[in-house]
Amino acid sequence: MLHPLGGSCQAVTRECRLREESGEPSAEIERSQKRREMGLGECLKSKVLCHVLIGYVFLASGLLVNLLQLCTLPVWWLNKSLARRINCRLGYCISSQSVAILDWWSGTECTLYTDPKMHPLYGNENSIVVLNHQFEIDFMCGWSFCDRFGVLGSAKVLVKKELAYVPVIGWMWYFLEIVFCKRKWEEDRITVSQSLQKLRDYPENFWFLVFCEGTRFTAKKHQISMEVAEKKGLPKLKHHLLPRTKGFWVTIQNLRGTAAAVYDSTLNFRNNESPSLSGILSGKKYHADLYVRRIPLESIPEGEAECAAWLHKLYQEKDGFQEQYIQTGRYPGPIVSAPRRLGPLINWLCWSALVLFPLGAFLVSLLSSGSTLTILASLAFCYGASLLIRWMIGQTEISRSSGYGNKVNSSS
Ligand SMILES: CC/C=C\C/C=C\C/C=C\C/C=C\C/C=C\C/C=C\CCC(=O)SCCNC(=O)CCNC(=O)[C@H](O)C(C)(C)COP(=O)(O)OP(=O)(O)OC[C@H]1O[C@@H](n2cnc3c(N)ncnc32)[C@H](O)[C@@H]1OP(=O)(O)O
Ligand SMILES: CCCCCCCCCCCCCCCC(=O)OC[C@@H](O)COP(=O)(O)O
Repeated sequence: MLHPLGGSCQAVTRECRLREESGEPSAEIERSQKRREMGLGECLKSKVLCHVLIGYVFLASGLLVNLLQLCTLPVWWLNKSLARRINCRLGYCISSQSVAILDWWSGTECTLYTDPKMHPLYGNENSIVVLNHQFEIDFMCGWSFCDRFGVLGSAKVLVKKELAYVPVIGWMWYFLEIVFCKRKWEEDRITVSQSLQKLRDYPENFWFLVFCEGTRFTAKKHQISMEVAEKKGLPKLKHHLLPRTKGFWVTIQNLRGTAAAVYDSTLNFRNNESPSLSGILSGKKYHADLYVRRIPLESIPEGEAECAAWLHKLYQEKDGFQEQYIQTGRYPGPIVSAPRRLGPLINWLCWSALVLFPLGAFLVSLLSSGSTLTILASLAFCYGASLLIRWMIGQTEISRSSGYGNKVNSSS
């Protein structure tokens, strides 16, 4: 008889006997103990069916929201400000689902280190956020903090053009006036400036995120960017890629007078965790720590070269904060309370009810119809949808990261 894990039953029994003789608990006993210890919730979270249903809710509700966003087009011509406000609410319906999965499904803890005197300003002014780009779920943590400060619907980012084609999120971004870049400065210098100018009369407070490293951290990209640093006579960074300065400079230039400050944000995870979206979906709990410093925009130099030098210095400081975190498990400064909010959970439950009931009804009618062709067509459709979700999750994986930053490129 074969053991479900591949070995023979005899071999397992022999292992059990040997372990019992040596006083060690058998692997079988350990496994069943673990199963008993695992609560119903955890057991449910590990089930593929749950992941499929979460994916389905995200895709079905997201496409519905994309459609509603499309319907707001006539409102743009009649009342632009109203259309923008409506789109902030619609965008919230999508992005808050990933916050619900992070904060409530996986129970990931996001802790904020910052100056308590600055805390009341967060969410009550426009700002430019500078964040390290090292983790697969850094954008989800960013969104979670946006939600905690009431700016999730209006959150903005300087994002690579490739993500514009991702269904649901990429399509939502068009209506939220997200700034896309091709990471080709000759083309970006005009388009990025134009998109930023449009945000000057945005009717809601927003945070504009710039990942100045331009791509996610890998050992190879780090080594190459440090060669560039050496050629430029800049100090080496241990935990960051050399920041690209042009996007930051153009953002500061165009949002001066609109944004009040730069929020220099440094993110890390406790116990060397390397979090992933798949882990989150399986209910794995991570522990994120974010250190935020508020820097008034007036204190940032205006000239391109001076602004670039300022950003390089900022990254040297950020590198120091990461080193301190790795050595001590803490960032400088006190922890400030910014609890997760119920909004994302309620939104997620409402959308789940809205799209799961029709799915149930459809499945019942499908099975009772008994038509093999309809059943096969539905199975093929579900397979296609699951491939699409898998591909979207793949966009977040560093192992599938772009080749950008793998070689030295020069735009000047
Ligand atoms: C209280 C709580 C506070 C905060 C909470 C935190 C966050 C919440 C905020 C908001 C959340 C909102 C949304 C989040 C949701 C989703 C986001 C998800 C992901 C999207 C992210 C991305 O897509 S990142 C990629 C796109 N973004 C960027 O690239 C931005 C940075 N890049 C730039 O600025 C670039 O300059 C550019 C894109 C504008 C142009 O790029 P290009 O390559 O054409 O030109 P460069 O100028 O960069 O290149 C030439 C110069 O660079 C030097 N060089 C060459 N090779 C390298 C190398 N390997 N490494 C480093 N540098 C290199 C070269 O020498 C040239 O130097 P110069 O001195 O001549 O400039
Ligand atoms: C809610 C759960 C349902 C599951 C589906 C969610 C799928 C979300 C996928 C949307 C992808 C959006 C964000 C990807 C963010 C990201 O990190 O992009 C990388 C870029 O910065 C840099 O790219 P690179 O140069 O490749 O490192």
